[in-house]
Amino acid sequence: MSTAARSAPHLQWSLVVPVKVLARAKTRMSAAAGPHRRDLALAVAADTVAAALRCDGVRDVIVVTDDPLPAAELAALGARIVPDEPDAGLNPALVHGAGRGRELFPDAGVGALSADLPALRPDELARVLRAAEKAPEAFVPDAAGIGTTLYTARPGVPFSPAFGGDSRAAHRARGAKELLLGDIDSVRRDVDTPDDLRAALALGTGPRTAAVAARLPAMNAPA
Ligand SMILES: Nc1nc2c(ncn2[C@@H]2O[C@H](COP(=O)(O)OP(=O)(O)OP(=O)(O)O)[C@@H](O)[C@H]2O)c(=O)[nH]1
Ligand SMILES: C=C(OP(=O)(O)O)C(=O)O
Repeated sequence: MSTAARSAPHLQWSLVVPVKVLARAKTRMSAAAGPHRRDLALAVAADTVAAALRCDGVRDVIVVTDDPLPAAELAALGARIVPDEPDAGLNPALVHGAGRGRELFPDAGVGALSADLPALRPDELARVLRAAEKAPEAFVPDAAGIGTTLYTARPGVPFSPAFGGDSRAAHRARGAKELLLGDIDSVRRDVDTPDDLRAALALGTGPRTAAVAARLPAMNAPA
């Protein structure tokens, strides 16, 4: 690799994190989380945002939400809050947040990062973002291999997230580069179900998620 290439600065990224109204969040965790469901949804989002903010290469974390509670808690961590259009849906919310990011930092790439990554490691996210520099659009499939946990577009490339359902296939079909690097489990480990949460706890989550999980009998039942 040339000296110039070695010393070239890496692209910086504005990451958009969507957080829906807590009252409607994490419904697949209802049975396991019981009265702690909202706390769990907030804790997972907060650990995700805190890790993203510690990541080299992340210029800004933009949380799109129309719920004042996560807005206040995530702003206190250092996230920028962009109000969501009520009931506009996930992808329009991401596009809305990315538009703000491009206004603020036009030279940065934009990414959509799932709010459900409580085991996220800044070093693994940094490696993924460096790989994302090499393609106009890129994405990381979730641990199940069906969904997506990160979708990115370089500066000047239309930002076209296709989250929801079989989004791995949807992003692949749009020509986004699939980033299947080794050792990026924390970037793929999203939490939707009790088994997902057990797997994230085994990886090692942030303190907020660990504290709420400790209060869930389903997470602490004998094997
Ligand atoms: N701002 C915003 N975020 C959304 C919207 N829909 C989904 N999200 C977020 O996108 C991510 C994936 O959403 P879902 O899997 O549909 O919802 P969830 O709360 O994670 O889980 P379930 O209720 O079990 O489906 C979560 O972080 C949600 O908070 C939306 O319309 N607006
Ligand atoms: C929205 C997505 O995930 P989930 O609904 O599982 O949170 C997705 O992976 O595109």
